Amino acid sequence: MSGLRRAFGPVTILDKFNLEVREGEAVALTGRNGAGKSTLLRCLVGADKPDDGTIEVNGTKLTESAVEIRRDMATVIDDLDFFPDLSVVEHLDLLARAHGLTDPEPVVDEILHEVQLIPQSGQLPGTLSTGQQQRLALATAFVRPRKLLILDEPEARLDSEGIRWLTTRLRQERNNGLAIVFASHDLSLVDGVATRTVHLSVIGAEDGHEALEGLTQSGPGQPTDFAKKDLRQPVNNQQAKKPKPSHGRRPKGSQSHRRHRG
Ligand SMILES: Nc1ncnc2c1ncn2[C@@H]1O[C@H](COP(=O)(O)OP(=O)(O)OP(=O)(O)O)[C@@H](O)[C@H]1O
Repeated sequence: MSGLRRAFGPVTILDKFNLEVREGEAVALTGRNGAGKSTLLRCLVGADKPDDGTIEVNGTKLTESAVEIRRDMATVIDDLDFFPDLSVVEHLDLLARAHGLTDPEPVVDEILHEVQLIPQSGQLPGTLSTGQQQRLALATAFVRPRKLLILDEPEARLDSEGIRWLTTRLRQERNNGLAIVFASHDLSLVDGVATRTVHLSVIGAEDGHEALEGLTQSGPGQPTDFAKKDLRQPVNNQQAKKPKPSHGRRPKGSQSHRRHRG
């Protein structure tokens, strides 16, 4: 990401932001609520368009139609959103097949076991608990081929055992050569996974918090990333933030404990 700028009306969230992530690196984005972490990640996955700057993945410029980028990039960033009529196992099967796995069953079964959703594999997503929905969302990233993992607060809604699992899993992914960019408020996850931490901060905030600019890094010999934000201006409500999904929220009660696959 180079020279990235994103503003909402008069409010500049990111300015002159540079970040380079290599294979085997895990970059944690930290910072207070509203610092711009999700905005950055949404730009990175193409869900939002920066006002200025460029984003390249493996030398290919990011555009909505960049198939080769979407093929390599596994993401869990927005509010959970699933097909309401597909069971847990059908979701994972479908995703794996859509990404070219000809025999997804062993991979899907393994990840179902890992995220402890075997008993729920025949249920519809809307009947899962919120933590189980998060486990399903994370599983969707791990059943498909990937070179880059983009995760926004992947620890959200997980119990402490789930966070420990996630920490181990992401560390493995990193050690397997993946590049990871994730936003998190969980220090144990950041400490356990990140090779580098980019702290996004708000310049001149009026709420008395310490005003920081730019970057706090962990990990030796890393290039300097820089984020500059100014939120002293009036709030802009013109654009709705992260619209809620219109589906995938079935009331509980229609659950089946039978796996849909034979
Ligand atoms: N579509 C939008 N329209 C107007 N303002 C927006 C929009 N999207 C984000 N913002 C604003 O941009 C700022 C950064 O939001 P963002 O969601 O990126 O923060 P964050 O660091 O991810 O916060 P959190 O830790 O709470 O998840 C916030 O002040 C938010 O209100």
